[in-house]
Amino acid sequence: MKWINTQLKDVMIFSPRKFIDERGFFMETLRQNTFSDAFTQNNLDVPQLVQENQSRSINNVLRGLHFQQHFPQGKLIRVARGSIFDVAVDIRQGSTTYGQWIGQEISDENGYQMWIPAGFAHGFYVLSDIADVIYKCSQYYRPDDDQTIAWNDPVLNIQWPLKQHLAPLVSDKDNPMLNPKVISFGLKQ
Ligand SMILES: Cc1cn([C@H]2C[C@H](O)[C@@H](COP(=O)(O)OP(=O)(O)O[C@H]3O[C@@H](C)C(=O)[C@@H](O)[C@H]3O)O2)c(=O)[nH]c1=O
Repeated sequence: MKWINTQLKDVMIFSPRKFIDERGFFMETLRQNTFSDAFTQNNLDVPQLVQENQSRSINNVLRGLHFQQHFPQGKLIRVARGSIFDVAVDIRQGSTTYGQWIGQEISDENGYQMWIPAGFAHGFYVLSDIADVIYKCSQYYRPDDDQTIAWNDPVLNIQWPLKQHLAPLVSDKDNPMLNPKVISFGLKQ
């Protein structure tokens, strides 16, 4: 399992080694020692992962951008089936990369895992017909603390690789036109 830092402070990408043979493939998807090394070498506390989630989405689905305000969750994202454009947005006041975003294609082919640090907003857009996304979190889900920033916020200006002429499929909760609680990042500053 290798890992690299990205241009966004504290966001890392883990890359497991894939062993392919006539049966299929094998890979380790979590090794505590490598995972811990990535954090200690960056002078960060090693997070404890307390919850694992899986979602299945169809093509053109966009989930996000989500964060928990008082109990922020770090998230280790991977894709067991299909392909997504995964986005992390640094919304940590005072961070040197505050207001910046990073997008990374993560798929069952490349096996990448993206570490979304606590304090970031997270979302993804589904590129394949089906995407099974599995992610471990460093805090429990708290529905009362869960918030959404508009996926199409003009200040963030995230370059989602959307299909031409197609609006993405978003939940009513994430839809800025339907849910007045969806936050505008520009106003949040
Ligand atoms: C996230 C979550 C949802 N749920 C429930 C609440 C709701 O009834 C149903 C669907 O929830 P949502 O619509 O919020 O699911 P979803 O839009 O997939 O939410 C997820 O989006 C991605 C981008 C993230 O970063 C995740 O942390 C999470 O916020 O599942 C849980 O029970 N536990 C959880 O941890």
